[in-house]
Amino acid sequence: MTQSGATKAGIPSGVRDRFDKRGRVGEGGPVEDGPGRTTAERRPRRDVVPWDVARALAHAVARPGAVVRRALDEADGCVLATPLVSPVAVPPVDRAAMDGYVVRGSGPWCVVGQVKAGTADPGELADGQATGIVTGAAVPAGATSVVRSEDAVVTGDRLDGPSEDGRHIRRAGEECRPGDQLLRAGVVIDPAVLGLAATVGLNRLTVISPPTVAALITGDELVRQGHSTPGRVRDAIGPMLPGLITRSGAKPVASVRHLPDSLDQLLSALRETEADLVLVSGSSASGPADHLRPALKALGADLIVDGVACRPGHPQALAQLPDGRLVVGLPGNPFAALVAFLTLGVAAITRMRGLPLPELTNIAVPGGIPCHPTSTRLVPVRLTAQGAVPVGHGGAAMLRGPATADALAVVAPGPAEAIAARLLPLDPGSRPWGG
Ligand SMILES: Nc1nc2c(c(=O)[nH]1)N[C@H]1C(S)=C(S)[C@@H](COP(=O)(O)OP(=O)(O)OC[C@H]3O[C@@H](n4cnc5c(N)ncnc54)[C@H](O)[C@@H]3O)O[C@H]1N2
Ligand code: MOO
Repeated sequence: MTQSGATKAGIPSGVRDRFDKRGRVGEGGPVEDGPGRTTAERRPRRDVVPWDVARALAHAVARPGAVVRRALDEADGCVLATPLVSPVAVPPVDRAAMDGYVVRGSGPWCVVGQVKAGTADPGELADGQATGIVTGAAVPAGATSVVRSEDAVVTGDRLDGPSEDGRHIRRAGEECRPGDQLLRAGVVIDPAVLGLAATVGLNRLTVISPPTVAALITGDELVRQGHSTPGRVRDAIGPMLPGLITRSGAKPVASVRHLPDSLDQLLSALRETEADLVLVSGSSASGPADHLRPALKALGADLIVDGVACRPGHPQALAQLPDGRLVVGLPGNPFAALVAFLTLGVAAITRMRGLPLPELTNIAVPGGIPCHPTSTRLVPVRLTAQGAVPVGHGGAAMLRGPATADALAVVAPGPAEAIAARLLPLDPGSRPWGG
């Protein structure tokens, strides 16, 4: 499946030019690699972009999914494509808000019967009459209030109790009237929205079809069971991705697929994987087993992001295949892979869901965090009343830091220490990512 309306290099006009003129930070240039030789002779220069530009590019190149009608039980997490308008009044008739007696006028009253929850026509009360009623039942015509059962004093057919005009009666249309707009287009559907849609009698909603995401994990050294040993590394990225994909509002297709370090196998997998976005881990650097960029070149992909000025996660990449599918390269170091998913993956998915890229909230860093001179740092932090505090264990190969943290502090490049940062949620489903 491909995203609707995606085109090759579908970056809105001006976005790429704007970034080319001001955004590139020029990492990956010639590096001394022995006497008289530089890596630039063997390795093409990477046009690394700043972290914010990478997010903006991923959001800009992605295309919102098709507008579809979805049954309520399949719409949770989707985004409304049209406003939610109530076709009916809620409640449709005046209803009792308490169990007790519905009365007309002031007491005492004469009890003349009982209205049940399912009574379609409760009739009419004359002045001075009352009838038993349950919460939610339609009140008889002429009713002025409900006396709660705990306040009612009943002697034979005589009822005494407090009453006040309108008390404990939910009036017809008090929640909404026919034609009222209840929610705007662009709202993320959550359980309360589903309940509201059912309340107003809807069975289906008009939504933006959420993107499908597939994951390819590469690495000859990876094992899926047991622990790491010399020459063997336990896959830590595969177990993270399904939850990240689901939490970001996308739909995982099939299970995570493991591939050896083989250009041919990566090429076949990229050709045959039917998903709007394909994640590829462990092939993003420039070693002999890192086949992502050669594979993308062979497939005629447009390399939109070729490295990001951030730590960890700088070899991450974003490309668009000629059929419109997007590919995100996740670096093999597990925390770097997580950062890349939260950077490029979530930004692309957010647009595919039909949502704007949210602003990240600012937070104080009371103890300071050392800046990187040219790269944005993503630092696992705990949130306290005073601000963000690093939890440690934030190296590219470690997940102990992010697993303990509440969020990542986004520390802008700079010469010294940051005393403020922005917050990137580790759970891409939580606000502000949730929309
Ligand atoms: N010459 C350069 N070398 C490297 C660069 C670079 O820019 N130039 N970048 C370094 C950084 S930073 C990272 S991150 C890695 C990214 O490398 P790859 O994406 O090609 O991944 P690998 O080389 O296969 O693996 C790196 C590291 O991570 C371990 N790994 C891989 N997959 C998994 C997994 N699913 N679960 C757990 N661990 C995994 C792998 O065993 C390696 O230890 O490149 C640097 N090198
Ligand atoms: O940037 Mo790598 O992605 O640090 O480990």
